[in-house]
Amino acid sequence: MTPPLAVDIDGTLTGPSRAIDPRVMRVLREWDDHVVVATGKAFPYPVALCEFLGIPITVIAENGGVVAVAGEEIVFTGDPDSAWAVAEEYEAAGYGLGWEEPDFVNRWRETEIAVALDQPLDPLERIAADHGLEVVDTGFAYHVKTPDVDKGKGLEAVARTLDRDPAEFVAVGDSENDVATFETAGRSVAVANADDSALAAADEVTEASYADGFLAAVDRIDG
Ligand SMILES: O=C(O)COP(=O)(O)O
Ligand SMILES: [Mg+2]
Repeated sequence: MTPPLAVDIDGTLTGPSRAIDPRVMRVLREWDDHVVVATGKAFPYPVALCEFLGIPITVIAENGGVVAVAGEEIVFTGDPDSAWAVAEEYEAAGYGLGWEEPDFVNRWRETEIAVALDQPLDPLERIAADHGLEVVDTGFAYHVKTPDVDKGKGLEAVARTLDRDPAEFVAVGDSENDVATFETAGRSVAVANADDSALAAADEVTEASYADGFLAAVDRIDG
């Protein structure tokens, strides 16, 4: 029987450049149970992915800050005011968020902010801590977020809404921000390019990387 799936985007459905591998589209479209897109990306991105796939909108965005299941109230957690205060203080200290203008990485964020990996981490962590926030490194960006918000709590909220047990889900991901999903889902698979924390938290690791790893994971899960 096919289990419900919780899947990360960057590094899992994509290659290193963040372009989605077209082969994953069909897999997600044809999945026989719920597909939860669980990402650190800003809210509109996973919504658009579901929309263009033609699957129900079931998303955990912004590392758990936003949870949306079509037809239900959208849940916003996290502390956007503090996140933006961190951004302002970081910029006032002479640093930048590191994205080209217009900044489509943060423009539609509701609950946290993301900083480019080529920006200095130490002052960002220091300023975030002063505001009671933490920095998570996804391998694609530093995310300044509320510590008790994560994709795992997002998965609990989605499962509750769908009247399913989180333990029924299989999670596939690649980085630190997927560890909470891995701990919440009943089964977890990291793709080979995953960072050390995701590799350590996963029940299984694929030999292949990026979308090849996701396709291999799906073969194991659904095969
Ligand atoms: O864009 C990021 O920083 C991370 O996104 P992901 O959670 O889908 O990998
Ligand atoms: Mg990822």
